[in-house]
Amino acid sequence: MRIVADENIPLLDEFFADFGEIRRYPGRAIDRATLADAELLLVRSVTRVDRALVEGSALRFVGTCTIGTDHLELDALQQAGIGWASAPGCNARGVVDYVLGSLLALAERQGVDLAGRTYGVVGAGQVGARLVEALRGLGWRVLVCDPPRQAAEGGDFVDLDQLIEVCDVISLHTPLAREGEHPTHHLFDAARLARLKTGCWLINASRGAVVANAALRELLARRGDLQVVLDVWEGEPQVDVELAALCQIATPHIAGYSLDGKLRGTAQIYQAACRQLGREPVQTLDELMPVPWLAQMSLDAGADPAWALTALCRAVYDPRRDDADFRRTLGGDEASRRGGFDALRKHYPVRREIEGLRVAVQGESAQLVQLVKALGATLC
Ligand SMILES: NC(=O)C1=CN([C@@H]2O[C@H](COP(=O)(O)OP(=O)(O)OC[C@H]3O[C@@H](n4cnc5c(N)ncnc54)[C@H](O)[C@@H]3O)[C@@H](O)[C@H]2O)C=CC1
Ligand SMILES: O=C(O)C(=O)[C@H](O)COP(=O)(O)O
Repeated sequence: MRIVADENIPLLDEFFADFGEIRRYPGRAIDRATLADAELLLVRSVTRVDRALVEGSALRFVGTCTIGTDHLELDALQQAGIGWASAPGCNARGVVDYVLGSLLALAERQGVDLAGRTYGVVGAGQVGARLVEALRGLGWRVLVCDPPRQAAEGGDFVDLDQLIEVCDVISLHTPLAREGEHPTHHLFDAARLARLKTGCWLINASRGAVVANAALRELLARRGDLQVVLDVWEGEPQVDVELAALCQIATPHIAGYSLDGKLRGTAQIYQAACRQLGREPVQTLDELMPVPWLAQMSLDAGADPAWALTALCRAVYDPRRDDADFRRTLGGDEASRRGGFDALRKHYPVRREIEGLRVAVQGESAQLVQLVKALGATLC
């Protein structure tokens, strides 16, 4: 069997060498010619898998080692009788770590108390629900907007306009949907953006086009009170440089780039490919997941919880480094910026998730124990 794969998918040989010959390409370069007679296509988010690519091909299965599926034309796959799978939740924890790290950075710069703010989470699926759990676990006030879940489950949700009216911090975690009952393309358009509260923080680590980027740029030029964190960009790898300059934190679509998340993505697609192609899975991720460089920390029960929050989150990840690396790429011409965007992602440093960190609390402190649990670290 011929396999075509994005060269940035880790552990390809470990999981797929037994399936057949693997041909690797930059994800953006995968086209009809590179596909040739491949039966298995393994992609990440940068390969547009549309009708023109798949119709009449030999493909039997397409796996995207990502959560998002907006780069797949699912109707075309279905009509061509090609199986497909994504990797739900694979890097959700990494995105939560990114949001927490961004909140800490903004709080430090603005001199505000995170506990006193009202948080709004838009989209409460794999990422958003984990984020809500963490924020509520920290004892913070959180409103959630998720119309599809609200319709299916009822319960404790608010509508988007109410959330915008009330929240001091808004974090976006919807898929990108241009059509359907709950479209999210430009969900935050000029009109909604204009209604953001004074001093509001807006975080987008979902897909660039969930926020109208030009409208956001124009608004930020007028309203210095707003603080914005963008990990994703309309039209990436092209980035609106003026918009990036107006953001507090700007990163090249790496919110979910924990090593754990990437490896899990490959493993989930391996499992799905085995099911689709009738193969018995033989490889497991456990034996391939490296041990974290920082495995354990110990907090004294007398530690200030606000200090402990920062210490634990930053021990694992601090998005300010990604922001600094990204800004250094924004000075050149468009071609070099696009190259810089992809290069930062291709050569991303090892980053682990907070779930892999064991934390001991020495002595009695219910508050610290709760903090460790809320962050998702493992209490030991
Ligand atoms: N920046 C990054 O590195 C990453 C970005 N993502 C993006 O984040 C998105 C969300 O990821 P997951 O939580 O895993 O997806 P998910 O599918 O588990 O959850 C999405 C949630 O959004 C809700 N939703 C759909 N339309 C909505 C609307 N109009 N308003 C409010 N809520 C709506 C759904 O009901 C669902 O609960 C992905 O689709 C992907 O595009 C995911 C991982 C990493
Ligand atoms: O899983 C998703 O969805 C994401 O957004 C991934 O973090 C995207 O990573 P790449 O596919 O762009 O490497």
